[in-house]
Amino acid sequence: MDYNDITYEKIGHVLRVCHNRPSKGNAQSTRLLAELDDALDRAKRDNDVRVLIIGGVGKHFSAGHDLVDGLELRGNYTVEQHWDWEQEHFLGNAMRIWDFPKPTIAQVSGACISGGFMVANSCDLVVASDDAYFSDPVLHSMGAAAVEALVHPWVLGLRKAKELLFTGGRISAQEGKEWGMVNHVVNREELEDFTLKFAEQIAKAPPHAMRMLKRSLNRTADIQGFRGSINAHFDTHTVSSSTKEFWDIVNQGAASMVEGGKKSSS
Ligand SMILES: C/C=C/C(=O)SCCNC(=O)CCNC(=O)[C@H](O)C(C)(C)COP(=O)(O)OP(=O)(O)OC[C@H]1O[C@@H](n2cnc3c(N)ncnc32)[C@H](O)[C@@H]1OP(=O)(O)O
Repeated sequence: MDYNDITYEKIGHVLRVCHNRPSKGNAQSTRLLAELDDALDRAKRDNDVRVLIIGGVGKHFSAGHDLVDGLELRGNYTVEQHWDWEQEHFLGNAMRIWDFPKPTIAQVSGACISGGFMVANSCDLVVASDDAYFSDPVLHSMGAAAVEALVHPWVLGLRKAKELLFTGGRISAQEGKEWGMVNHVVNREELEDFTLKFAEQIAKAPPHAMRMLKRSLNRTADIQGFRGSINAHFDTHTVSSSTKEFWDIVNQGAASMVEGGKKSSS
């Protein structure tokens, strides 16, 4: 597959894949998600790749799902088509990152919103620049019950996740670090170098043992109910994005939802 909406850069044992639609805030088009999936599949089978970094070209990590593309391609979907598509692509994509058999690091700058936040939350580790912020404003801006994969309470704690989602507000990189959601905060200019060095340090570990360790750590979350609660939320989310309340907002158009997202998260 030729990549247009992502970059794919191998640096020794590290693979850096970036959202590459900077003129659209790195919003995740259908094509971008397909390319990201293809890159994950390739990287999974490439024994030279030991650590995966997911970042964003330009100012922002990602503005989330591309609302224009989503409305154009799937605006007239039935509830059944909607559930099937989102289960495979939105939830599926996030879980394929979560289950990726090698360590993953989100390299986050600028805006990391909703679907973008879901990608970062699906990574094992998060390095953020001091200008980064995280938000999931779609309750307010779209009338949807958060994103498809509700990882927030697992990485933030229930209390903070409730505040973030109920208000539609933002978490700064520094606040994310204080809450344990972000591993490191660095200056914007240092973000790429720092993340690469961090990844190179991790890549020194024996790869098979690393794979087993990640498997065990993720299973710890599964035993605590992670996967069951993620799947349950997906169904709830799909109900919330099939209601009259939701469609009344969505029918106002993609541009007003983008504007709504900006207002809710400020
Ligand atoms: C369950 C749902 C999950 C989801 O993920 S829904 C999506 C939720 N996301 C949002 O609500 C994002 C709202 N957007 C913003 O807050 C801002 O935008 C940004 C912080 C991302 C970027 O701000 P700035 O750097 O000032 O640029 P700009 O002029 O606002 O945007 C650049 C271009 O990007 C388009 N864009 C931004 N977000 C999206 C999006 N999510 N889907 C489609 N397009 C988007 C804009 O419209 C514009 O485009 P043009 O230059 O043609 O006017």
